[in-house]
Amino acid sequence: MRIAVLGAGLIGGYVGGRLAAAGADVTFIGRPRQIDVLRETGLTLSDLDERRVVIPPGKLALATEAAALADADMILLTVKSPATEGAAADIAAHARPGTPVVSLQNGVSNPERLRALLADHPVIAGMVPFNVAEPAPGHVHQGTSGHIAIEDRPETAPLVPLFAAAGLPLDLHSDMLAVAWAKLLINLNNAINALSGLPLAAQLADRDYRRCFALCQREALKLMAAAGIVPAQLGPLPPSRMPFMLSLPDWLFRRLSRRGGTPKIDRLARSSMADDLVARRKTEVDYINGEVVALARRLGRTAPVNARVIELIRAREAGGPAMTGAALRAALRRAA
Ligand SMILES: NC(=O)C1=CN([C@@H]2O[C@H](COP(=O)(O)OP(=O)(O)OC[C@H]3O[C@@H](n4cnc5c(N)ncnc54)[C@H](OP(=O)(O)O)[C@@H]3O)[C@@H](O)[C@H]2O)C=CC1
Ligand SMILES: CC(C)(CO)C(=O)C(=O)O
Repeated sequence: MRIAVLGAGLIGGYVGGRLAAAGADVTFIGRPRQIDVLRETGLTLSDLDERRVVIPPGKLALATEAAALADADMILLTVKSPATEGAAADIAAHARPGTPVVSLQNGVSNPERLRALLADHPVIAGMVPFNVAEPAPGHVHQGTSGHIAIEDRPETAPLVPLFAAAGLPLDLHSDMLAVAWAKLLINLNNAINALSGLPLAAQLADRDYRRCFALCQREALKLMAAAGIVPAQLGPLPPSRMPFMLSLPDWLFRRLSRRGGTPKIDRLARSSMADDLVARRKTEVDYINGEVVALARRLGRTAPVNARVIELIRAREAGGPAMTGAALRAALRRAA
């Protein structure tokens, strides 16, 4: 099976790289600036267990043109949410009709947006739970753990042995929307992390930032309950208990985290939204916190905390400074 990774960034590089390192036929399609680096340095993959694999440039199939999609039997889509429409246009123009497209993106709307644009392709929802950092150009590092989730459909069956061979734990789910909403609850920290300017481990060690995260989650959980959305349980805690855990004093949070209440986090890891700010790209905030605001609107309600987070991210996108936990918490409490 020929796999095309469309969007050879962090997730595309890591997931595609692990598959390629295990012998899968993977072509990486990306921007010239990404592909040039891979052509020069090859792809280095590492993880929290100190596994390290280097795929030399000569062993990587690389392309900067979407025309390379024509050879694919399966497309793994790993672009950020604002780039979904552009990627869909590339797929519609170049991929063979019927080629399945697996969205490995955050947010709850990408599969639906893709389905509206790609009538000739099965669109399959996926979710990557772990963080990928880039310690150096051409080096992607898995900085947290977890099982990738993919919709359980006949088209996904060929991926199961490939992910197993790559050592990437894969769970097949029948209700990916529940998984996507559960991941969105976790991704509500992406903006808090981006506003903090800190790595995830340092930011989550600070109770003020955790309480900001909890404020965003509580607002989202209330609206989801009102809309009848039941998020899946992805970790050791049911989603409804997460705001309580996050609000605990530092010493108790640390103790419970050590007992497995939260995943291990590499000291380098930061949220993908923080990466976007550093790279001066438009963030995915509209597809994460924006979904909470949109849900509120559909219910005839408001989501002032998540709406305020969006405003603060806009200010950061425009070059504004990072915020301390105390300042951010004060801003969100004023909005609530
Ligand atoms: N990074 C992480 O730790 C995690 C990320 N995710 C999610 O995974 C998805 C991908 O994130 P991530 O890997 O971090 O993103 P990256 O920005 O690292 O990678 C995406 C790459 O795709 C490129 N791209 C966009 N459109 C096209 C196109 N039409 N053709 C070719 N290349 C294209 C982008 O270029 P350009 O910048 O020019 O658009 C960018 O280089 C997001 O939805 C994110 O939220 C999920 C879990 C963890
Ligand atoms: C893994 C996690 C939750 C945090 O890094 C993420 O999804 C992201 O950064 O977008």
